[in-house]
Formats: sequence, C-alpha cells, structure tokens
Amino acid sequence: MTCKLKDLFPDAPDGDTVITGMTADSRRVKPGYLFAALKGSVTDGSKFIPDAIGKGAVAILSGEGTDNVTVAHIVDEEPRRALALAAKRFYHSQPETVVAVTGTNGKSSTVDFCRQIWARAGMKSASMGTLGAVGPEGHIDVGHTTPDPVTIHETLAELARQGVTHCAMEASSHGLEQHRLDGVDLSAVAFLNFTQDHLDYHSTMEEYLSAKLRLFRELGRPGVPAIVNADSEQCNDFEAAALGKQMPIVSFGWRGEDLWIDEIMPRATGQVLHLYWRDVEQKPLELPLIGEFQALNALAAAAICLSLGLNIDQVADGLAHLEPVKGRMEFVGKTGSGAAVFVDYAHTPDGLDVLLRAVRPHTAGDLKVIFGCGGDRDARKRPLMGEIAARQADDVIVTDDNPRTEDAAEIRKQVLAGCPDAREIGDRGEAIRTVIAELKKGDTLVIAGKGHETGQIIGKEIHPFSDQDTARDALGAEGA
Ligand SMILES: CC(=O)N[C@H]1[C@@H](OP(=O)(O)OP(=O)(O)OC[C@H]2O[C@@H](n3ccc(=O)[nH]c3=O)[C@H](O)[C@@H]2O)O[C@H](CO)[C@@H](O)[C@@H]1O[C@H](C)C(=O)N[C@@H](C)C(=O)N[C@H](CCC(=O)O)C(=O)O
Ligand SMILES: Nc1ncnc2c1ncn2[C@@H]1O[C@H](COP(=O)(O)OP(=O)(O)OP(=O)(O)O)[C@@H](O)[C@H]1O
Ligand SMILES: N[C@H](CCC[C@H](N)C(=O)O)C(=O)O
Ligand SMILES: [Mg+2]
Repeated sequence: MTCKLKDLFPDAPDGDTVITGMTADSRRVKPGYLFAALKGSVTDGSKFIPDAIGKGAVAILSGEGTDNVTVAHIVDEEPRRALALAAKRFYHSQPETVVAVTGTNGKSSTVDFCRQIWARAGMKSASMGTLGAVGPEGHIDVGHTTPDPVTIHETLAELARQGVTHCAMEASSHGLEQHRLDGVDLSAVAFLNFTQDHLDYHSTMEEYLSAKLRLFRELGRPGVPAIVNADSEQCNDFEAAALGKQMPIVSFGWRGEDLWIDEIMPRATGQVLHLYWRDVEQKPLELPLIGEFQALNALAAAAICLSLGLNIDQVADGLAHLEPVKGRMEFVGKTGSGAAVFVDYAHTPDGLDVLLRAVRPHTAGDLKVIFGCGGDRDARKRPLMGEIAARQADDVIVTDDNPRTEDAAEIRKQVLAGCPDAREIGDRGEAIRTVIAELKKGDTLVIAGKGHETGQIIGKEIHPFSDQDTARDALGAEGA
C-alpha cells in the first residue's frame, strides 16, 4: 500500500513524495516511511530523526521546535493527533460501525459481548482491545488495549477487508490522552465506570477522569449515541459531556433510564435477569455467566447494540447465548471434594472487590484469593487491594503478578501493608499449588490479576506462565 504525502497532509512540502508506511518508532522505519518524531515521557523522538532518515524515512512529522530536517517536514502543534489522522487517511477504510468503550474495568468483557451479540444477530462483527482484535478470520495481536494509531487503522482496514460491519473497541485512558483514537470515525461512545487505577501515569484522579472524558468531549459527534452507566458516580460528568456535543444519551444499569435491571436471581451457573427496555418489561432471561459485574457488562453491551440498531429480541437472544471471556471469572475446575477454582483479571481495587463479592454467594466454605500487583504500575492501589482482599476473603495469599523492573518482594510488602495477616508466597506457581492442595469441600479459590496472560514479566523478560494451566496441573495432581 502506498500514497502520496499530499494525500496525508494537503499542505505538505514535496507533496508528491511516495509514502509506503508510517511509524512513531525509529526502530520500525522502512524505506519510504513517514517517521513521526514524538516527545514522550522517557525520551524525545526528535533525537531519532537522523537514524530514521538513515533507514529510509522520506518524511518527518514533528511538533514545533525541531529544525534541520533534510527530508519533507510536516510540523503540527499536536503531532500525535496529526499522526492518527494521517494513519486514517493512509489505511482509509474501517468497519461502517465502530463503538469505543471506556471505563476502568469491564472494557474487554463489554467489547467481546458486543461482538458476540452482533454475530448471533447475523452480522460480521469484531472486537479490539487487551485480548487483541477478534474478527471473522480469527485473532490479530495488537499489543495494547488501545494500540498506537497506525496499528489501530491497519487493523480496522483489515477487519473491513474481512467484511466486518460492526466493531467494538476499547478506549484506554492512555490511548485517549495520547490521541491514539483521534482518527477513528465513531458511531457510538460508551462509558462503564471510573475507579482508581493508573495513578503512575495520570498524576491525579481528576487527570485520569479528564483523559476518559476526552472520548465524549472531543471524539464524540452530534447525533452519535452516548451510552452511559447510570450507576457510576461519574455518570453526570459523562452525560454533561454528551449533551455538550449534542449526543443522545442511552443510560443503562440498576438506575438506567433506557435499559435497566429490576432484579437479578443468581443460579448455579448463571443468573436470571429481569430487564426493562424503554419502559417495556422484558421476559426474564438467563444469562449464562455468574457475578453481578458480568451482568452489568452484558447490560452495557446490550445498550450499545440496541443504540446501534438491533431490536430487543435480537439482543435478548444474544445475551442468553453469551460465552465467557477468557480469564474473566473463568471456571478452571474443581477438586475431588468439589471446591471450585476460578481465574480472573481483577487488577484494580474495585475489580477485586466486585470479584470477591460475586464469588461469595457461590461459596459455602472458605473464600480464598491468590493475587499480587504489577510492577511499574500504580503503586497506590497496592495496599488498597490488600485491604479489600482481607475484608472480602477468608484466606489471602499475596504472590507476584508481573514484577517488571521493580523488586518483587517490595511490591508484596506494599500489598501486605493492607492485609498484614495474609500469607506471602512469592512464587505464583507455588502459591497456586499450595492453596489447591489445601482446598476443602465448599471452598472457592480465586486466582486474580493475570486473567488471559500467558507470561510473567520479570525484569524485561517474559517467562511462559498461565494461571489456568498451573491450576489445572495442580487439580490433576490433587485428584491423582
Ligand atoms: C506510558 C505510555 O503509554 N507510553 C507510550 C508512549 O510512550 P512515550 O511517549 O512515553 O515514549 P518514549 O519512550 O518517551 O519515546 C518517545 C518517542 O520516541 C520513540 N522512540 C524511542 C526509542 C527509539 O529508539 N526510537 C524511537 O523512535 C518512541 O516510539 C516514542 O514515539 O507512546 C509510545 C508511542 O509513541 C507508546 O509505545 C508507549 O506505550 C508503552 C509501550 C506502554 O507500555 N504503554 C502502556 C502503559 C499503555 O499504553 N497501556 C494502556 C492502558 C492499559 C489498560 O488500562 O488496560 C493501553 O492502552 O494498553
Ligand atoms: N463492571 C465492572 N465493575 C468492576 N469490576 C469489573 C467490571 N467488569 C470487570 N471487572 C473486573 O475487572 C477485570 C478485568 O475486566 P476486563 O478485562 O473486562 O476490564 P478492562 O477494562 O478491559 O481492563 P484493562 O484496563 O486491563 O483493559 C475483571 O476480571 C473483573 O475482575
Ligand atoms: N492493562 C493493565 C493490566 C494489568 C495486569 C496486571 N497483570 C499487571 O501486570 O499489572 C495495565 O497494564 O495496567
Ligand atoms: Mg481490557
């Protein structure tokens, strides 16, 4: 695929220069590329301009203050946004309907549910986010929850090529703040919830909130539905942002104005939902997933699909047939005495709280939780997660998550500050094997924090590791 520089930037110098690709990482430049030199939190991409030109870059995009560029040079006061718009023009196709979903927790689950509901209604659908892009022809790795704009547009173009008409994608606060989504034409925007996370990156909760609000305030367009969780404390902020952009609000939740739950009746392997859609009472439907938070994510997906044209019968049918999302309240197996083991991706205080509260009604004996916190990420959530575990579980085992470049023992110490009576077993595999061997009839074990992950990041290396495989092996050994 190629285009001319003037197709990307109408006023560019040397507009007939042929562009073969683009990147913000000099290490990925190939001949004919546009290199976007971006100022980052660690380094300044301008330093790599000579290197990029040496590798064949024929055009440079940068902010103001970068001089002596020897190839075509485009200067923009917001180069990250300019890169996103250039990526959109370069790949120039995307599924007709794209919804972006933001929130601290539940994005991956919600976009996956949207894909499933659309597919069951006969549409070619896709989801994109932490679990990669999933479309009719399988899985595409995208690296991040909201990848860089070049990857976003390359992937959206590929999904369009596969015939996808409906795509739901995750909008992380990093992605929103860094303009990664600015080139996507959105048919709807959605807000799930807002609780503590990422205070390593956003210095305050206010800054974190305003990054999330960008989805409505800056990427929203008049007439595009804004789906809002009415139960969130921040729903007024998002509704005000929607009104400011003349976006019709579709609100959902226990307190939803459009789609609301009146009652949830838990069952052994699911829950019966009693729903209303725009004042019309619906037949009770059995959602084949447990946990109130999963019901609320399913409701969010339902509200999105309803806003984008499905009727309530199609949506109810989709909800009744939802399959679990990998690593989200995933049932892994039972011990010989019947104690259940779940793997979940809870990695925030609120996530851990709702997870443990969801499992409690299914636990006649002790509720045990194994978890840790990731390194090089929000340190302020560590003692809070410790406190929540101590409050909600009967037995807490603090272990390692992805220590990354931090000292793993120091991370555990910070978690243990919130749960001083917890056990500490640093080696995650050993923690899982030890606790599974101890489980008694009626107990439930929840292994939280790594969900679908298949590696453990120690230093800069990724070591193969799966909570599911480790637990299954231990369950096998226990039954032997
Ligand atoms: C904290 C963060 O989001 N950092 C992102 C940000 O990096 P930065 O601007 O700080 O980059 P930097 O390291 O200072 O470098 C500045 C520029 O020089 C470039 N560079 C650097 C070195 C070199 O040799 N050549 C070169 O060109 C870099 O590509 C970059 O464009 O911009 C870079 C692209 O320009 C991203 O790759 C990078 O994501 C890093 C890899 C990352 O790990 N991000 C995570 C935390 C993230 O985005 N997570 C979110 C949320 C997760 C969730 O809630 O689930 C996600 O959406 O995944
Ligand atoms: N609606 C919710 N409210 C609170 N916690 C939730 C909710 N939905 C999911 N969680 C918790 O968050 C975990 C991660 O869920 P999911 O992957 O869907 O969220 P995410 O927003 O995509 O996370 P990430 O920020 O890593 O992309 C779940 O395993 C669960 O523990
Ligand atoms: N998207 C989240 C995932 C955290 C998962 C947890 N296992 C960790 O490594 O902290 C983040 O990067 O902050
Ligand atoms: Mg996610």
